Amino acid sequence: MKQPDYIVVGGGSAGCAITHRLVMAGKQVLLLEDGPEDDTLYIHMPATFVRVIGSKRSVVYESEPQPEAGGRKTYVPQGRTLGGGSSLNAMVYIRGQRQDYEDWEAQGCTGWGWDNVLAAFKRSESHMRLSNEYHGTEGPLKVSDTRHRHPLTLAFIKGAQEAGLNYSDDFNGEKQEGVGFYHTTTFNGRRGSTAATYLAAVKGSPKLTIKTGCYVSRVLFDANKKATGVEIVDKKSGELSQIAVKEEVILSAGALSTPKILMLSGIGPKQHLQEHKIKLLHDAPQMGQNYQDHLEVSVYGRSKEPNSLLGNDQGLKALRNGFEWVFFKSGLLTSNVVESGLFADTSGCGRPDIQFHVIPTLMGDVDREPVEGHGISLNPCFLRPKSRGFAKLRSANPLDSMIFESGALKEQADVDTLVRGVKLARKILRTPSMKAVVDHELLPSRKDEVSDAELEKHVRQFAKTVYHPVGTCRMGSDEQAVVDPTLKVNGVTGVRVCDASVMPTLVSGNTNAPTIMIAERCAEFILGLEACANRPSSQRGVA
Ligand SMILES: Cc1cc2nc3c(=O)[nH]c(=O)nc-3n(C[C@H](O)[C@H](O)[C@H](O)COP(=O)(O)OP(=O)(O)OC[C@H]3O[C@@H](n4cnc5c(N)ncnc54)[C@H](O)[C@@H]3O)c2cc1C
Repeated sequence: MKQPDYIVVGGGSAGCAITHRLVMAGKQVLLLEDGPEDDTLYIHMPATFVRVIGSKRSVVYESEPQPEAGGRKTYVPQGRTLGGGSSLNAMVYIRGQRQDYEDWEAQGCTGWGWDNVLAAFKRSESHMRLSNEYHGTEGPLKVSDTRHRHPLTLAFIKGAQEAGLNYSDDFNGEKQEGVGFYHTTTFNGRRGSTAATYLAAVKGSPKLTIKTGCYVSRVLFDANKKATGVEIVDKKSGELSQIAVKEEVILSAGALSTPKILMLSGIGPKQHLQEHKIKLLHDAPQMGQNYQDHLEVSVYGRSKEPNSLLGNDQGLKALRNGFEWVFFKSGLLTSNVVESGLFADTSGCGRPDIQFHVIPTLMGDVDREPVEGHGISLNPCFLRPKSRGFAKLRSANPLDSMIFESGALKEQADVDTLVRGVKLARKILRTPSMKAVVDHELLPSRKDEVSDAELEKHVRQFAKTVYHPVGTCRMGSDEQAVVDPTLKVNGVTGVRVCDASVMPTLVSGNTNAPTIMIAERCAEFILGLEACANRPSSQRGVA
């Protein structure tokens, strides 16, 4: 293997995207991924991603008990395979609100305002149907309508309109507010992860080497604090090895792993690193801090007919679904499960503060079996949490898990937002279109009148992650920021962070498309804008 110009650590949503741009520009790239290949059908058939969660292609981060979440531990599953989160997420394609990025810019992320990020979103996108000022058609990331529409989903879409929401054909257009079907990162009835799109387009190039099953423990530096390569640890034997780099190391290991690698490399809070006898390279007090996540809580309705997703993976139904997918790329297995949702302004602040993920089945969690029988889950989620958590080292051993405080529901404002979301969900459950298919509400209560205190209890007992951890390597222009607005790690040279951890605040929506946008911006900073133009993969490596 030739010495790479760039080493990309983590082949997830951002890692595959930045790798694509670098290889297309003629750079020699080594992509190192901890997990295995994405070679299971459960990834590529959109509806079966739940089977990947908890398998060897995922990692479940476990927090300390969180007092404000009823003393529960919170569990945050993440991808651990080529494509990372984009290989096991629900494929919902959302960018957030214009104001999110204007806020980033105002917080010191110079050059990250709406106009800059919109150009990068459009460059990344290949929308199957829309071509306008908001949508691109030539990017590597394929965005499509859902091929399957479940009857319970359709009832929800109508019920939400009866509850006063407008129907929206595009949550990523002029206005986010409304109810509608999500656009999805799928193509031809298959999942369009960044591995199946960005990475697939450059696989086989002599400019690219991909190593899976490869766990990076540290970035290595010379006496001038310039990155010289990375250290790998063999998980079975503990044996260490090193790989040298010419230009830069790009960390794309995700918000719960990138800060760990940096702290083990000597970049982190001084006292914390001293505690673990790690040689200090740069005092970065905010490393691992500022953790944020979207939380949602379910409102469950019992369906009148046994028509939810339950049982579709068994017996004859499973055979029929599999047959339809294999031969026609149609039917239930093409569904992203979370086919529909809504964005609503429940506080009157002028911007949606609640999103719904609607699932036509009764949903459980990593540590909780679903409620028995058939039904629908309406899941309101807050968009701009005030609560913050952190992750820090448990020890200097790279194979030890981090100490993780998710900060779930620490701020009352977050609980209040979820309570308003639950009220909206209960209102929708009682509309004529929903009543036609739903017999009664199961949880939080069958009663029509319920006190706020009871709803708050439900929120604290059941709120769970929407799998959007961000913020642990905050970008900004101030001295405390972990990375600068070109994603370079402060205090050293030759290392950038290119993943969800750089977001200073969560965007108002799902995080996959925004993370891929961050990778597009990273490519711009390294290569210049012109070299990032979309070209057919036959032109890969032609700078
Ligand atoms: C179950 C689930 C459902 C979701 N649903 C949606 C959705 O519908 N829509 C949406 O927009 N977003 C969704 N998300 C969130 C979205 O997928 C993530 O925000 C996004 O994937 C984050 O990308 P990333 O590049 O920051 O990290 P990741 O994609 O997590 O990539 C990090 C990669 O680095 C690897 N890695 C970690 N540590 C090391 C190491 N030390 N050495 C080598 N490799 C390492 C990991 O194995 C992983 O492959 C979901 C996420 C999950 C988990």
